[in-house]
Amino acid sequence: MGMLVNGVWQVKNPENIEGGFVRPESPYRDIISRKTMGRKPSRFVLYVSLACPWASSVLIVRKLAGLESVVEVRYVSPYMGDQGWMLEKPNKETGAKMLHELYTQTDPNFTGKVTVPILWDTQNKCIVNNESMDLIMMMNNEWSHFVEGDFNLMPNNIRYDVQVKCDWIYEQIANAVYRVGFASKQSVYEKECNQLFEALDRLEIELLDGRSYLLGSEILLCDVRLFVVLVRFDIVYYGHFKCNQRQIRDYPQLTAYMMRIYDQVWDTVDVDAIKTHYYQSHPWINPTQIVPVGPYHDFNRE
Ligand SMILES: N[C@@H](CCC(=O)N[C@@H](CS)C(=O)NCC(=O)O)C(=O)O
Repeated sequence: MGMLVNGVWQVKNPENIEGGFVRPESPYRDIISRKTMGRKPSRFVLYVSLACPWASSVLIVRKLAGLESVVEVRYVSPYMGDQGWMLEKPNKETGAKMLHELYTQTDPNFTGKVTVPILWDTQNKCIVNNESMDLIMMMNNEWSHFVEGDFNLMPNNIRYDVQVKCDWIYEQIANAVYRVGFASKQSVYEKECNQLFEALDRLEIELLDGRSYLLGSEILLCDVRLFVVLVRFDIVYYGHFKCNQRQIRDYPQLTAYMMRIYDQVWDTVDVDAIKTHYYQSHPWINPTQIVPVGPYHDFNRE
């Protein structure tokens, strides 16, 4: 793990602020409009990690939106070592082998974390955006002219409710598992862990009324943002991040809900990549870097 400081890569463990984990803001936030996109398959490509929940939510929206033939996807390898993410294949436009080279190609003096997902401009050879929420909203709002039908994970009439739910999921669940896993003080760990399970308990109760998705009968953005956490929970967050008061399989409603979404997006879920990344890429949490054989999971439908 590390980061760029004035364009130079430095090996570092995650920042700790009184034992707690803080995720930095994403610096690249340009939006590629419908007009810039044009009608041809995109000059813009996505770089993702199949292990990363934020990147996976982008992949899922690309699939649900029917944009698979429009927006190319390139991958980083699951293992994130001292040099950060490694590109699965050298970048076609620059020959870069590491993701941080794409960041310094964009800004030779870049300071900050080198994260996936990113949207890469193959023509201008630079990063356009590295914030998953922006990438999702571009696919949902700006690039819808590529597909027929009225796909929308954030319809105007319930936009506010979806945003509130997404924010709650980010704070209480998606980022919370990292705050638990990266806690470096017992008291911080316990507090974060208790809060995380209170949030999961609350979701289980909400789903008891028989609704298919969080806000009713339609799959929405908040469902995608929750799914990517649930599908990782029992296989990595429970063991590696010590989020271990209960597993998702102990929650009947959440399990059924997760599998309902899994059936639609199963080919975006790579259990081996998820396990390899988490167990091998945080040696200060798992010094032997051994990837556990288990647990048994029900994701073998492919
Ligand atoms: N705000 C970003 C967060 C992305 C993020 O944190 N990605 C993680 C992987 S799950 C990453 O690339 N981390 C690299 C690092 O911390 O060095 C988004 O949602 O796009």
